[in-house]
Amino acid sequence: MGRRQNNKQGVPQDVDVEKRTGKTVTKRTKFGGNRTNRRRLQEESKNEIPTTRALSNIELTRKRQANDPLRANGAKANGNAKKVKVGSSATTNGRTAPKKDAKGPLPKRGRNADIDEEGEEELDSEAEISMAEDEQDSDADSGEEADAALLASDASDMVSDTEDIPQPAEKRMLWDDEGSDASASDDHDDALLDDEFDEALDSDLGSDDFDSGSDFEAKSRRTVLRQQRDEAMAQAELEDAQLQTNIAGDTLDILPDDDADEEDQPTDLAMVQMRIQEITRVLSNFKEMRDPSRSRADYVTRLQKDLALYYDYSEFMMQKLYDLFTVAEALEFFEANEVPRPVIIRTNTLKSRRRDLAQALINRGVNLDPVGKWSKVGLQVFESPVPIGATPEYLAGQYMIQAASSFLPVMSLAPKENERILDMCAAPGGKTTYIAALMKNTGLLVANDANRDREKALVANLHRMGVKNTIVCNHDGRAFPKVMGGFDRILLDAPCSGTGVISKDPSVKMSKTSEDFRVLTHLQKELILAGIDSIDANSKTGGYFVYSTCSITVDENEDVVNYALQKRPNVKLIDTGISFGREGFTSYQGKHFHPSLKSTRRFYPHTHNMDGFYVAKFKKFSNTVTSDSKGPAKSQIKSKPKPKAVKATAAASTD
Ligand SMILES: C[S@@+](CC[C@H](N)C(=O)[O-])C[C@H]1O[C@@H](n2cnc3c(N)ncnc32)[C@H](O)[C@@H]1O
Repeated sequence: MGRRQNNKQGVPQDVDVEKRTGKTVTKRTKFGGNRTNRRRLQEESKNEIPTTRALSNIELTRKRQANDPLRANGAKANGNAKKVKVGSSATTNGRTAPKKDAKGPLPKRGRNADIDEEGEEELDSEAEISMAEDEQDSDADSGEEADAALLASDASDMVSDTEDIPQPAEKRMLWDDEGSDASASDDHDDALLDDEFDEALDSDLGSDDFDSGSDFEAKSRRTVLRQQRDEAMAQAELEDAQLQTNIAGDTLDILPDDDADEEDQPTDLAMVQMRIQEITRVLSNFKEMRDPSRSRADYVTRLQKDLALYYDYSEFMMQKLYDLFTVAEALEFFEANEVPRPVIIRTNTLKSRRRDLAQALINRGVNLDPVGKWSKVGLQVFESPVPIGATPEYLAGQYMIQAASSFLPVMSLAPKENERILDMCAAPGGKTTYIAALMKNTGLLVANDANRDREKALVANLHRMGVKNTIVCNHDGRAFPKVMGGFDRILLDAPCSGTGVISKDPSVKMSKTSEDFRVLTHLQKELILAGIDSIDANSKTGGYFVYSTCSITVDENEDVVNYALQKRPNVKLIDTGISFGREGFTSYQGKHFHPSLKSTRRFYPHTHNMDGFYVAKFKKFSNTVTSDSKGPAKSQIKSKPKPKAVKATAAASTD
């Protein structure tokens, strides 16, 4: 883990929002995406100083205090580490970030609610966010010193547990005023300090001597003493700055007391956000920054709870996903799930060429680009004056609106003309139609799905895209190879929890339980064995099986694939043929998988800017299972039986 995928392959990237705006714009805002708690926080506090800034305020204040000779000396003298109580009610400072009833669950939002009811609102709020960000930018542009003065003054409010942080209008006024006041005040302080020092010296040396200016020795001593004072102060400042930089010296009280009731915990999301940042910082340098009385587990547990609250995940789902990543990467992942993925269309090469399609759409005012070097048929749509799902080209079947990740298992399957191919879980047909296109409408493609309703969309897509080599059937995939077998290639795009597509379906965050995962993984294991058993190892052109999910959990991916390797020693994993993506896990949480799991591929929203996805490719080298741990050697396939209960065209689903 931990290896970052470089992005040279041209995997979908964020859109330049400066240049491209409009209806289907997919833009990345720092706080864009679905209306989670995080989003509400951003919207509701958009006129306030961002909490990230508030966090920097604390640090700026520390620095300022370290550079303030009086404070620095004082801090050194009594040796008190400054205690920053993050998340305490005292630090909320009257901010109006949204409050949540500690007992009450956060409102759940289903996929449809998000998409249908809030679609329009999304654009508005993104515009607002954009404005808020502009505001921040212009703040930043106004000069570092003034900014620092403002931040320092804010921060001293926070750290010294003041009651109120001014609202933005006041704050800007304060900024303007304080920009000059701050330096004037500093000069004034320095003058006072010099006066006090001179008075002290006068009493030592005798003011008459100095006033008369006749005693050069006294004058010289005064200069030397003044230099010594300045050096001592500089040294004190330096030491104090070092002390302040080493946060281990501070006790950041970011964890609640062990026995504190959950109800006592802060429910202010701005504070939760701040605590997330603080804990992340501590975990990034645990040895130095930890509170010695707290374990790493204490911090991680608190962080997971806060992330769950902030991003609207159940604690179960939060832990399941958090565990896949380093701390920093987990934050990137959860943030990426709040942002829509780019809109991608796949050229249907049965009806068009990418260049021609692109030109036709450009003529309609569509702003698009090739998706990247890794695909010859994908186009990324940045904006469109017409709904991209209703253009004449779309209705004529020249393209499919399809997530970039959905290309991958089909590319890995690498269908050939005149083969027999099975798509075990095909509806609504995004991958089936791609397979048919790569087969150039030759051979036989069997598109199966257990859900008859979903097959209506599959059939409609086959018609629209001009697919003619496909028969549709409606079996439980586990019935294969009894239904039919002997395929050259099979794709099992398995039913899954959807943890890779949270940006599309945020209900996953809250709805999935451990029982769901138990049932799903059981089904996936049965399907994968059925799929492998339906392949003809003696295929002249194929003998390949691809397993994919739009989930990133290990139990739905590596664990299932490893199970298949154990149960079916007549297959082995081979390279997926996809030039990017992260290697599959070979061990995870104490479980050890076959080393070849390394050749499987993981894709993440935060790394590849596509839905989270998993792809594994098998080669079957024998039709006989020789060492199934469960039983004696037996043949697993029926050789090329006649298709049963299927229609010879894509016109309708069967069974
Ligand atoms: C991830 S979706 C497939 C998406 C499809 N490959 C595509 O690209 O459009 C999983 C599909 O599996 C189907 N399914 C669930 N259980 C099944 C089973 N036991 N046998 C066959 N299909 C099943 C679901 O109806 C669903 O359509």
